[in-house]
Amino acid sequence: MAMALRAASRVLLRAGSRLGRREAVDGARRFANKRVLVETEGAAGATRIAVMKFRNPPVNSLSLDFLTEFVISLEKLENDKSIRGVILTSDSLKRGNQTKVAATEKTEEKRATRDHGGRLQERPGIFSAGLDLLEMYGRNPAHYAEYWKAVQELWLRLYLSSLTLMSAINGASPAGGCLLAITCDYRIMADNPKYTIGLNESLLGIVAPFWLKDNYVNTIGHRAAERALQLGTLFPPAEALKVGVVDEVVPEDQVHSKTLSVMAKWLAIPDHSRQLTKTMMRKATADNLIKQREADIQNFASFISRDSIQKSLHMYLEKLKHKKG
Ligand SMILES: CCCCC/C=C\C/C=C\C/C=C/C(=O)SCCNC(=O)CCNC(=O)[C@H](O)C(C)(C)COP(=O)(O)OP(=O)(O)OC[C@H]1O[C@@H](n2cnc3c(N)ncnc32)[C@H](O)[C@@H]1OP(=O)(O)O
Repeated sequence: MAMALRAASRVLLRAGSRLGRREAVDGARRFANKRVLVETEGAAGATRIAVMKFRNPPVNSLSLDFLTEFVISLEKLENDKSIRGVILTSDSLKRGNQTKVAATEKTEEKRATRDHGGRLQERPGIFSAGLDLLEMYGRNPAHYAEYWKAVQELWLRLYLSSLTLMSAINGASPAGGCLLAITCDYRIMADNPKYTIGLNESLLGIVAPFWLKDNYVNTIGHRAAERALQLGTLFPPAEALKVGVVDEVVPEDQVHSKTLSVMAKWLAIPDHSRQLTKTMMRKATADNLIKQREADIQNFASFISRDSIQKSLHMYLEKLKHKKG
């Protein structure tokens, strides 16, 4: 009987759910899509925290597939009443034995860094490289519209989430990477001067959408946002802290533990009062997009389709490809 139960539970653990794999690991629970790994911490029946780890090699760009999996994972956590807090972070770790595959090889798989076994690897030190430039370059207007709808959806879900969201920023976080962070209730960044965060769209020849601009203004204030958006400033940790893009900067090896301890303080606040306060602070900004979502999609599709914008993106992609170091 015991053997049969063990066998049955092995089968259940192996069986893929509609959302992805679910496994039991050291008392913690986890589920995983291909690009987002979710681990929950805390005893059954008690308040639990989930850690959402991005693993979309090579640079955690927000591809359409990644956005879809992210929203599915978040929805699943929103529906789990035992989860009250979620930490967003990158699964990218410093790993040895990596080989960067030649830049002349074009496919997504080949662009990624691989280990000696040929497995795809994240490049280390990247929270998220932002929107996937290849979703915005050389495609058709219908694709741009579909992509932008998914970007809006992710932003709305995060910005209005009833969960306490924190980002543990363990790497570079430009543009859409910064978007993920500034939707959170609290941001903790690793103290590594190689990591920068900010909305650098103007450097690519594109413009942050009004709702992302509003989110930035709500985070760092109007004057600082006006300057940073025009200049496309990417702030290293100390400056990010000074301007308020992040709330704390801590040594790299303490980012996770510090985020957990701050989360514990936030979770000591009654949910209903914290959630109502969050909604009061954020609803008007989100409603502004909700009431003109379709127009925003059409604006994006026609803006990004312009020859001049495609040319700017092409030049930026080439610059990335040929950069040194
Ligand atoms: C008026 C109407 C307005 C409507 C709205 C209009 C426009 C939309 C606006 C914006 C919102 C948000 C936009 C964005 O998020 S745009 C993306 C911005 N991101 C960046 O600028 C980051 C670019 N990347 C980097 O700086 C670096 O790659 C890195 C993240 C710091 C990592 O550096 P590292 O040296 O470790 O890696 P590589 O540079 O060699 O990169 C590896 C590999 O990945 C490719 N890559 C990098 N970033 C992206 C990306 N965002 N999307 C797709 N691909 C990316 C890079 O080209 C390399 O490829 P290779 O083939 O050379 O291996």
